[in-house]
Amino acid sequence: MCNTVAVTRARWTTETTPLPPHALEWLSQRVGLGEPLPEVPVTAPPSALSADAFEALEAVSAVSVEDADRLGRSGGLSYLDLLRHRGHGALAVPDAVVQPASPAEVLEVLQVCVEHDIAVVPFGGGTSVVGGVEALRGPKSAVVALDLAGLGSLVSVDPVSRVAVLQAGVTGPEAEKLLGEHGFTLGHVPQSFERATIGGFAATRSAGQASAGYGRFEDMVESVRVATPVGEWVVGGAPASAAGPDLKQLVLGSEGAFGVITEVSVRVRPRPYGPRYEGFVVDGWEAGVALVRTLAQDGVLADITRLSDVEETEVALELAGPRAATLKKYLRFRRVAQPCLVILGWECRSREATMSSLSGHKVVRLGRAMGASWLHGRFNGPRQRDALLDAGVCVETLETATHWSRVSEMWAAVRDALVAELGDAVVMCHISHAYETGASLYFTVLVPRDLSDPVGQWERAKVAASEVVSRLGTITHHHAVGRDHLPWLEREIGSIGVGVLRAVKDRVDPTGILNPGKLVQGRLGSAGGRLGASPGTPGHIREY
Ligand SMILES: Cc1cc2nc3c(=O)[nH]c(=O)nc-3n(C[C@H](O)[C@H](O)[C@H](O)COP(=O)(O)OP(=O)(O)OC[C@H]3O[C@@H](n4cnc5c(N)ncnc54)[C@H](O)[C@@H]3O)c2cc1C
Repeated sequence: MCNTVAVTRARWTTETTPLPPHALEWLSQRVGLGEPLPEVPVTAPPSALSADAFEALEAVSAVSVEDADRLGRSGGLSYLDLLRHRGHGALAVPDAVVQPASPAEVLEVLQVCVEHDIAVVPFGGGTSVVGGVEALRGPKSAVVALDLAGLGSLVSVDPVSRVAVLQAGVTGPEAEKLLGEHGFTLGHVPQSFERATIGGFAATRSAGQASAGYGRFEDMVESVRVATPVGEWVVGGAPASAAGPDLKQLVLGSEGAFGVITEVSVRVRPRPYGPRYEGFVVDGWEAGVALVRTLAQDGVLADITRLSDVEETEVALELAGPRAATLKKYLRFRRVAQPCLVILGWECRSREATMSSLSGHKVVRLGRAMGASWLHGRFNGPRQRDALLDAGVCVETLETATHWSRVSEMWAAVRDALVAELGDAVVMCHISHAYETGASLYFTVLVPRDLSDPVGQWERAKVAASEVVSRLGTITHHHAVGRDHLPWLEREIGSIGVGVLRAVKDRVDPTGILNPGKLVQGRLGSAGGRLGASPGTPGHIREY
């Protein structure tokens, strides 16, 4: 049997940070707080896994049909997921949780699932915010969550080449601890770092906060070991290769639809000596965009480069507590009419090069205290979501990327779409990652929850924003496609692109057991179909 793990989907759980009273007061004045949501108890429906299938799975791996285990792997951590775990919206509960302990066991589990016609949802940290781990059964007889937590080792380190092999279930903090013992770092710190896993990073082409210095996750990967229903596939293995198209990139971003990543070989770097983080302010969004573009195009971005718009800066200053008034006074004294906060952090790149390029721009330096404050609170967003939900606030994020020439158009269009749908909402935005040709925009929305229809309130806003985003840039810069972005995928990659994904899927997963309804629908049986086992509460069944 699996052990029940401390995964309660309705809460971030590792560490929940309460909202400071002044933040709550500001929020209630700015948009108002919603009514507390009535608690609706969530129960797991009976498992649809047959006794034969259970026995066959138990013969090769740890397996559990306990309610707590199944509820703990029911969906990811989007706002809608959190609502579902509070009893609002249809919860997809897997029929069983399978927890293999080795790559060989993963292969055996897949064989059993093919034989018994069971859908398999690979489950890493379960931090997906796009429905990537939703337990959709499709036309299969049952659906299992394949929890990779048992693959938690550092397999090898090659200090000469600076390459390490990590198993898929290793979390962000565990990877840093294991590599740190050898004097190395991966340098991959997304905001979901505390819970997300190596396999999840690879499966979603994740981007960490210091991506300008260390690269996106796919830039770090040397090779990937993947279990598929038709056998094991090892892709990559040299620092560079011209042996045809880079098939490694087919696995990276495959979201569990082409196979289960069991091991990832990654480039590592020596741990940074004396990292430094600083805060700056520019006057107005356009000035900030021009500044970040210059740094990117001059090749002197800091490892961490973030530009907040006026609204996000206002919130950051409000949350600074007693220091806020002094800071605002200082910015008025420096004649900054529309403060936009810039956070720069250096871990492996040259600070001097960035600072020299900055000298051509009008910036107000806030110094290392502001940088330290950002570093200290870098994971507060996820930790405070629970407190915001408790306070009756709808809180969600969305992200995209576009070329520099369209950044401001995108910024305005997404804001307008969200405000048109949600009314008087706080819509904050920052540039989270920058490239020579463009940047990613990351939006955070806060609005009082609509008590009569909390799910529909966000679903409609997300559709409105996705329509805009898919017209002006990519549907996702780092959150992946999952189920939520699937309706807009063809618009981005074209019908030939969708056909290519389908052909790969049919080759590696001919019976369509892998992650139905996510990223791609194969020839056979991988349409999203019904939810996992029928939800216990009447009216909670969604058909797709
Ligand atoms: C608060 C918050 C902040 C976030 N911030 C960031 C951010 O800064 N940058 C960023 O990139 N993302 C971010 N995300 C999104 C999410 O954390 C990433 O997509 C992350 O890479 C998912 O890792 P995971 O281990 O949790 O994967 P899961 O959520 O478990 O799975 C994600 C997808 O990958 C598949 N999958 C997982 N493991 C495997 C495997 N071993 N083999 C095959 N398929 C697998 C799943 O089936 C699913 O489709 C954030 C999410 C939250 C909730």
